Amino acid sequence: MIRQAKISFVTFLSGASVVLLPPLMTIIPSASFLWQDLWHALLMIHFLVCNGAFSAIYVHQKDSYKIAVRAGNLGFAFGLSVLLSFYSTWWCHFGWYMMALTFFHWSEYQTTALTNSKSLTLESFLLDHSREYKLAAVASCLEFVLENLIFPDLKQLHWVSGFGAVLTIGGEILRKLSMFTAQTNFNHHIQHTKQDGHILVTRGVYRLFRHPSYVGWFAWSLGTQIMLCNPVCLIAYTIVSWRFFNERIYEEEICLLNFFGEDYLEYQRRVPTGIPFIYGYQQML
Ligand SMILES: C[S@@+](CC[C@H](N)C(=O)[O-])C[C@H]1O[C@@H](n2cnc3c(N)ncnc32)[C@H](O)[C@@H]1O
Repeated sequence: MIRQAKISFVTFLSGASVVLLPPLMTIIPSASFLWQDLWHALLMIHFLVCNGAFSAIYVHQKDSYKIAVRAGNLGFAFGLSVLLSFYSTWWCHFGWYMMALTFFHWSEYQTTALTNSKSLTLESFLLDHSREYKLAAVASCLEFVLENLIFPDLKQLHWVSGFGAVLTIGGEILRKLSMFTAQTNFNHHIQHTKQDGHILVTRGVYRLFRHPSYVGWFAWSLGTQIMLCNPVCLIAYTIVSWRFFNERIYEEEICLLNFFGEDYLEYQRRVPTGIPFIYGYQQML
């Protein structure tokens, strides 16, 4: 495993365990006298590792510190979200949402580190995705909070949230399966020139859809809004994500046709894009 993958893995785990271990320790009666001291020790280690000492130890490797801060704090937020979903009735589904969000961003980095380390940068966390993406996240939190105040019963439709959770988890799995299948051929940025060793991937999940990672992300983003029982954001996310993927797939397929010619045309004939009513770039013959 490469160094960045190890740092991101250890610090995410440390962030999550610092929050989750204390309540877990109280479940084991014989361990309860120990938990406070252990928790304090863990808390200190976590903040040293993620937010301070890393920079001193790796003073010549500033990127290690930056990875640790991001992964560690995502882990910390993930742990808090798990607690929220277990301990709160009214905020339970918001806890699920935060779990999905923090895990998604951490796992994008971790999977890129494991499958295509050459393309790995801090951007691989996708935390600075775009202004629209951040606005969408803020809007979904606002809608949840407002509706929780005005129509609290709407947020207690457990079967709707359960369906959203299944969609979110399914989308996440499909996206990561795509990254593991495509390996170095997968890149967070559309490639406009063909790199050495770039081959056309048509196996595994690419047998089902031409754009499985986008199908996964699309399902994930709609799943999060269903999970939150957010009707307004669900409609807005469907329209905005559909338009985003429609444009992106069109642009990506022009490049893929340039790279792989007849092989890609034949692939297009056999396999659908995977997102309803998106057909990609259709070359006129
Ligand atoms: C973010 S990845 C998305 C891949 C694919 N659209 C998907 O949804 O799984 C974008 C990069 O993948 C590459 N790519 C897309 N489909 C590919 C395929 N079937 N085989 C190899 N590379 C592909 C493109 O060249 C682009 O640079």
